[in-house]
Amino acid sequence: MTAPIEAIEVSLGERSYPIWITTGLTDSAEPSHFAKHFQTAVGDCTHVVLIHDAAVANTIARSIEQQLAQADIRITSITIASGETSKSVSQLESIWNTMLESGTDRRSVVVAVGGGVVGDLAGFAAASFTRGLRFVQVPTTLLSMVDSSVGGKTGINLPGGKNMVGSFWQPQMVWIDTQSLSTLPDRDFISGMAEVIKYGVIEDADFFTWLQTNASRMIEKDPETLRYAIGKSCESKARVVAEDERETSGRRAILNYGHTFAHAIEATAGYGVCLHGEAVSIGMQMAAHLAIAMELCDPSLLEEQTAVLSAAKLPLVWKDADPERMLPVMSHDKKVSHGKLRFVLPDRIGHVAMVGDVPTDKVIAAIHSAHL
Ligand SMILES: O=C(O)C(=O)C[C@@H](O)[C@H](O)[C@H](O)COP(=O)(O)O
Repeated sequence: MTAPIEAIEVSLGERSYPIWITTGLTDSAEPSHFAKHFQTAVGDCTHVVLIHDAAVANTIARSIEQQLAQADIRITSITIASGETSKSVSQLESIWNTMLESGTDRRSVVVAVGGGVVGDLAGFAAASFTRGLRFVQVPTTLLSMVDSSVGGKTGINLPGGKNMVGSFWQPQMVWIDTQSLSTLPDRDFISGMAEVIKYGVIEDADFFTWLQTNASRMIEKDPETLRYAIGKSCESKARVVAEDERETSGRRAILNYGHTFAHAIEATAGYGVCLHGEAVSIGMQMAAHLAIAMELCDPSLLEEQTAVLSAAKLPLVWKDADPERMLPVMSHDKKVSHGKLRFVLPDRIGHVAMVGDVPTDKVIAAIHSAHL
């Protein structure tokens, strides 16, 4: 049976690109579907810098390397240790040096194979080396498939702030093969569910209704169910990014729902202790508590969100949540405007608003809600 493949377009004028979603097509070498779509997307290419997570070195990264080599493309392969601590200045410097030593030039293409850490890091290496190389994303975790590989946010962390250095740099193509999820550890898979559920809360009420029935089933990883949920998530992200590519009008900031709290949890816990999606789940709960305290929404919203996050087995509480440590980190949030924090808060399922002038005591109470 022929493996299915579907395309979603990210419409950004001359920077538009396709997201291909399939199951099992990357391994089928005859004909090489990946190489064919790659060449259509990037045009002429004789050298690829293949930056991949160590966890996929012997699986999808190897398949891609073989297929590109068969197409007479020279490969420089760079392996990145799994985990958030790799999104660092020192790791980026090491990539730049390898690029220099391997004769990477402006016609080279960077291909990122891995989760959000590898995609963000490789994307920023592509954006910065010789002031910009073409770039292809091959996300291999649920979180990177539904979120970080789409939309062009690239970057690294500083010890005091997540994603503090980076750039907007769109890929030429995103290639999603759900086969990679079959070997993804459950904890990482579940972490990705937070970003899937986020789309239902922020802008797609019908998808939220679908998740109310299907969130718990996704862990079974039925390929058709996965492709549907990943497709809906990517459509949602592509819609928002097309409206506000560089987060200038404020529309794109809705994708940051739960993230003001989440980034502070990740930084204060120590990167990698709480996975990004786990922190987003807890951060969404804090944001919903805050929205209720600000009388923006009915408490039933929190109940519905709690039910779907719980069905996906996501954490809802963080016992170490400490306002005294989190508030200074939150002051570096990229949504801060004229020194004031702004939050993305829901007013109903499927709709959020950007809210400034939030009293600090209400923010502290929202952080404390994570102890309940
Ligand atoms: O793509 C976006 O825009 C998002 O905000 C999506 C987030 O889920 C993602 O974690 C993003 O990297 C956070 O961006 P940041 O600007 O808050 O660092």
